[in-house]
Amino acid sequence: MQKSENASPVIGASAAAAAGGEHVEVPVHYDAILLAGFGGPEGQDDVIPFLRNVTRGRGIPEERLEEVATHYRHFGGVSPINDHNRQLKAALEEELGRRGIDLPVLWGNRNWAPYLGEALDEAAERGFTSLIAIATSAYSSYSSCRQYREDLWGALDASGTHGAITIDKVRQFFDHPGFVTPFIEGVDEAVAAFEQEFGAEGIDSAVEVLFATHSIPTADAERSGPRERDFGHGGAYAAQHNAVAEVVMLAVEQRRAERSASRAEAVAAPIPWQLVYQSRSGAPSTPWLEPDINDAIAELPAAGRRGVVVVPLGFVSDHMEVMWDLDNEARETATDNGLSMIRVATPGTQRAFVSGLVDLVLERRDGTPAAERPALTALGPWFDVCRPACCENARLGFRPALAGIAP
Ligand SMILES: CC1=C(CCC(=O)O)c2cc3nc(cc4[nH]c(cc5[nH]c(cc1n2)c(C)c5CCC(=O)O)c(CCC(=O)O)c4C)C(CCC(=O)O)=C3C
Ligand SMILES: [Fe+2]
Repeated sequence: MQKSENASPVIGASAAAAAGGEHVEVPVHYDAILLAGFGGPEGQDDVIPFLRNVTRGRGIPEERLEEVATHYRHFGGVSPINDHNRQLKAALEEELGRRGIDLPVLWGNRNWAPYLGEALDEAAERGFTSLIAIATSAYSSYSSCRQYREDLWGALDASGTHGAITIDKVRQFFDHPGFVTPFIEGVDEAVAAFEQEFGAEGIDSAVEVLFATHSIPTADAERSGPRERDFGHGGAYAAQHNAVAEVVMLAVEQRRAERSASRAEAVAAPIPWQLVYQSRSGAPSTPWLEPDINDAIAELPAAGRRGVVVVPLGFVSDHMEVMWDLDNEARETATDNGLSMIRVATPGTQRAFVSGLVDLVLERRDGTPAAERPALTALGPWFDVCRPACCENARLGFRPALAGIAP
């Protein structure tokens, strides 16, 4: 077993194997999978302590916390996210069983019970020393990647299992077919439904597709991904979302073309789409990625749109950001602007997604060569081992993190 304090600057179970490499192309033994979730409150009394956990040291204004608390209160103080992870854990176990793979699944969260530390206690009790983590987050940025890696490191520290337990993490899976396929199917169904509502002809001017993701501070976005590479405005975070949205629309256009061919119609112009942001928090004076989804929706009628497809491209399940900010707020904005809105499903526990997550674990277990790993955009397959300073928080700076090369 590799220890974290060994000579290699790479931190994780596959330390020596990965030194210097972006992909670990040798087999690694794992005792269990660690599903690392965000966590959410499960009752009114949990709401404020949960929000304090999420925002500790982040400079989020008190008014914003009170506002977000009302979203949770509206649903009895319960976020659905823990249930989603319970269901995902069960679905992973089922898929592993179906494939005859003997890998138990442990589950822990960053921000609420069961915490990551509890999962590590369970690992220690069961004698597991080598874990492969799956974070329920697909893209690169401080909030969507590095913070999970830092909190995993912190959980090892706090539970006193540093050195006794090592943790690798599967790559960011934004362009893995298991994650992208549910969005392709969802957008295709939504476009087909609008073809019914508005007629297939002219739908390219009547309908727009908005790919929605969590806004993050612009300074964090610029630092997302490896420091040596320039991904343009919004960093790797925006580049990855744009690349995935392009792949989704290409597939959708292909299916549209097949439908019009079967009706012996000419293929119309492509349906317009854009990447938009939601759930901005932080101080108003701090720049965050834009445009906001509600502003984007309000512009649509002037462009002749009558329908909008909202795709929660940045999210793995229908948690509070989807339920409130999309199904409540964005829908209201659409209605106020006379638009018909269809919100596409998240990957959740859809078969393609669950099966894709198992594939991501197996490519690490087996040390599959990078060239053979599935990736639908030119940006991937993403790193197994993050570069030094990858996705560092613009304000907090360096904090130790797992599954990366130490600076
Ligand atoms: C990129 C990103 C994802 C996607 C990647 C991933 O999925 O991990 C994500 C997911 C989530 N965010 C969530 C909840 C919250 N996020 C907050 C605050 C923030 N999110 C940020 C970014 C992201 N967040 C940022 C930059 C902040 C500012 C504070 C900071 O710098 O950290 C706050 C504080 C109040 C507020 O300011 O809104 C809450 C309550 C939940 C749980 C929902 C539920 O309970 O169902 C989930 C899945
Ligand atoms: Fe968040």
